[in-house]
Amino acid sequence: AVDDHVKNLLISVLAKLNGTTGLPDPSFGWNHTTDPCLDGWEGVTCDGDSVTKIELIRADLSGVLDAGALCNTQPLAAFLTIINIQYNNIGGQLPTEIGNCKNLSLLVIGNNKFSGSLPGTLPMLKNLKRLDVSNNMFIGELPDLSQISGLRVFLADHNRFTGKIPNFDFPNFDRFNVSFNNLSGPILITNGGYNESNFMDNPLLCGPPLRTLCMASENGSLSTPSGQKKPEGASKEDVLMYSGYAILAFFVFTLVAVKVYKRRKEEEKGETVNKILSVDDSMNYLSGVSGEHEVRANMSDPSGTSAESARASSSLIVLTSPVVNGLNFDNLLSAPAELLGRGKHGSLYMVMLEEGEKLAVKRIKDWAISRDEFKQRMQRIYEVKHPNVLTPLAFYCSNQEKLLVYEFLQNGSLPRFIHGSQLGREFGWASRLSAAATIAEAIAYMHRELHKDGIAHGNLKSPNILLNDKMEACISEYGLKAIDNQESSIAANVIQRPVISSSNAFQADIYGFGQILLELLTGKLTQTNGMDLATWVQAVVREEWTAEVFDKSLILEGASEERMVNLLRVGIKCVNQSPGERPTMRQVAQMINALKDEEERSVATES
Ligand SMILES: Nc1ncnc2c1ncn2[C@@H]1O[C@H](COP(=O)(O)OP(=O)(O)OP(=O)(O)O)[C@@H](O)[C@H]1O
Repeated sequence: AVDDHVKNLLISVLAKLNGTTGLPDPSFGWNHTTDPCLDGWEGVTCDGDSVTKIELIRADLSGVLDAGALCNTQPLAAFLTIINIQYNNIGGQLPTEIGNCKNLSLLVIGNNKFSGSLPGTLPMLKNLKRLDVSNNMFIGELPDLSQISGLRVFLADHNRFTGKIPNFDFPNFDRFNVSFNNLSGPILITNGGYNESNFMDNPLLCGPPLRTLCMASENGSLSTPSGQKKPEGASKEDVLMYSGYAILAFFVFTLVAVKVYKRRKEEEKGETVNKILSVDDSMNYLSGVSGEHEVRANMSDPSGTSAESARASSSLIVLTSPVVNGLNFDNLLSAPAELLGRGKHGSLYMVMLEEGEKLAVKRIKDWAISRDEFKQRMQRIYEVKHPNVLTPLAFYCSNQEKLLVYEFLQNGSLPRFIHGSQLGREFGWASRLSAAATIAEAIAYMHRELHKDGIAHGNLKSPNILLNDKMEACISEYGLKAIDNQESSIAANVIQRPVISSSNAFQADIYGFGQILLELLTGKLTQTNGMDLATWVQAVVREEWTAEVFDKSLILEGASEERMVNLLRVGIKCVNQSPGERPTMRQVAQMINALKDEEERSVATES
């Protein structure tokens, strides 16, 4: 039989996991009158009289883990090889004493509410094969686990870890994930087997397999996207590789500039520009000729002659905005640029102006749209303006290249808040419902205003929903890509019921919005392990276990299940396979506004 003192201690450990100071939940069978090994306590496995495993998965535990008691007590600590308490609501810190459970081969505490830093004693667990701390609220740096030679699985995703990724023994891992944190610096992995999903959504991480390139600083060392230095010890090859990327990015940017210059030179004086400020002579700076920039503007001329169009189309066209008063091509091109992402439709750079102003510059390639049409599109979007839709501050258009300049929103996009851990920021039910209502309202407005022009968003998805400094949702990249027939057929699922192309684009927006709603409600990515979120949600709902579908954090927060179900219904309507059956964005906005009003009324009555 197990020693009494070990038994008593186990009972107190379970009581603490249960979150009580008294006796633990009797349903586990852990009590003073029975034996852990002989009487089969739930979650306890023994080898003879020694407890070797504690596995309490999805056991509704909401207390703390008393690792001090577990790992400072012999002979318990000496025999314990597995602690698996994943999928509970266990909070507090992971105590430093965990380092004394020297025989642990598996420590799985993922999907809980642990906070604080990981203890520095973790590297003492030399027998560890699997460490899973994912989906918690850990902060601080990742411990250097390189001394644990047998570690095969390390999962630390969906936390709030900061700092650099230690020099792990990467080839040893069967599974490794540090995505959705706030880690920074270059990823120093030379061997393959890793992809973007292992590292994604760490805004300050750079280098392959991520698409964010590291920047080479003047002394040739690598810096992260935020300008931090590469840790010592990186190989020369690494430096060369990353420098190469940076030079390539610079070269491409310069090439665009030179093209603008040439075209600019070819075109002659048409002096006024329609409803825009056209910044000229931008290339004087680049070619080393100092010259005054002459800004020609004629805000009162509404017509826009073809000469003007031709002229404006080849230069940077700056739309009036207090954000970029005085912006010209010179300061745009000479400013340090950092590649933030390379999407399906082009690349996105963050450009830092001298005054400290940050801009987002989208570079689109291979969009078969005439310059006039592009310009018209941008002007229409600019004219209809909605406070929650980012309008371009400036744009440039040639046959091959299109550049769009937007305000840079520091908070980043929706996935960081839904799937990631945005340091110190909660993004609970009220924020999600409010974001849904804001997006729906803004898209409904844009659809109404731009319906005749046939300009839909065209690429509505959560990374295109940014959050401003008041944490309000702002839609970026509106109308930036007119999806072609084939593409819109896929997005709008119009196989059964073909409709004309521009309405496809509007209906595809509604589908895209539906997916955003499902992401907000489930906390899942649109594509998870190759599975389509809409299909998954529909299957789950069909099988009538609706509550399972929702993001655990929303349930824990006590969000109204009735309103979540109603919002889910709206989402499901939007992702209907037949585009014609989907509601219009106006109807969607009305349904969501009604839910939001209901929510606000209920909060008001509660308080
Ligand atoms: N104006 C902005 N301010 C701050 N971050 C932005 C801005 N615009 C885009 N981003 C972020 O930069 C990242 C890269 O943007 P990018 O447009 O390349 O991605 P994407 O939208 O997935 O691509 P695509 O639209 O081509 O499919 C995204 O995470 C996006 O949320």
